Amino acid sequence: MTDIQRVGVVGGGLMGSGIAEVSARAGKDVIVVESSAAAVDAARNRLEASLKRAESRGKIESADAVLANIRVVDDLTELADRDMVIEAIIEDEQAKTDLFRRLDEIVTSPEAILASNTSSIPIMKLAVATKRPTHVLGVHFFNPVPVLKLVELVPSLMTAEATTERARGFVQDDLGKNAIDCQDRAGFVVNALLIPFILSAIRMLESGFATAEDIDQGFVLGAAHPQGPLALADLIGLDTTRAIAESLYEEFKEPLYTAPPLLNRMVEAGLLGRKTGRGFYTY
Ligand SMILES: CC(=O)CC(=O)SCCNC(=O)CCNC(=O)[C@H](O)C(C)(C)COP(=O)(O)OP(=O)(O)OC[C@H]1O[C@@H](n2cnc3c(N)ncnc32)[C@H](O)[C@@H]1OP(=O)(O)O
Repeated sequence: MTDIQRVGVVGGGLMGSGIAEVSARAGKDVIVVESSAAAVDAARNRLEASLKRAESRGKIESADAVLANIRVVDDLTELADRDMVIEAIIEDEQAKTDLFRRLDEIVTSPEAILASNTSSIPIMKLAVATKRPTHVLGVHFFNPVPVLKLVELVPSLMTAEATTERARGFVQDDLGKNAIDCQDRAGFVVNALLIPFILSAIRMLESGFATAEDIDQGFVLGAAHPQGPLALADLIGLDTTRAIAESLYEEFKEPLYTAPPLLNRMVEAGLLGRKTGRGFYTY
């Protein structure tokens, strides 16, 4: 067990609620911050549903006992006493840098770690928004967080080695995940490979080369992936998929990272995948 006991999570969406859940299941005292009363209710419902499911599958003894470790609030200043805060808001650089500036003012302990679950925004941009760049790093989880074992640890050029090692202890010893070390480059390891793969699948569909079902089945049965690239895009969210592609393109200016028109049109139409009930498939 590390000395990180009081955990804050900003954003109670798909990723934030998952991070809050695994932290609470590890016995941490967790506060989740959302931006409005409606979003607080939605985050609480998401957490309850996921924990009840874990209880019914025998993965935890009591959902209520885990829920007792989590408070969902709409006031960022409640994070003042946290040992570690993990940001999991939308993939928007301005929103994230503004948040890190505020967290730096709010979180009182100089030893507290400010982490980001960003998939693709350079950690350095968040670090320099604070007066504690040595205590800022990327801690990137994978969806669904309770299921997937990986966390990417992303120190910036300014992160202290002690910060990275404390974060490694938190994800490995406390949460039971496996950490891999990544350079502070857009996409880190997994998304730098995964996003061009998904974009290629969308281009293949767009060109009429094969159907969505056949593309996905190709990968499930032909390469033993748990799901195909288009079903996976629906799981990640098509807006998030596009936002990561844009960050990768911004960083490397490689055509393979450009969003295909079909992805743009689907995002504009609000067809964002599982979370809106329709993406490449209907849910
Ligand atoms: C974009 C980024 O920055 C980073 C990312 O997150 S990239 C996305 C990475 N994610 C992936 O690649 C996901 C790949 N897909 C999968 O692993 C699987 O298809 C899946 C786990 C999503 C679903 O698996 P499945 O076998 O089709 O469904 P299902 O049988 O319902 O679930 C399998 C297990 O996972 C659990 N599970 C599935 N979804 C879950 C969720 N949302 N929360 C908690 N547990 C979940 C189930 O309870 C089940 O557990 P048991 O077998 O122990 O009972």
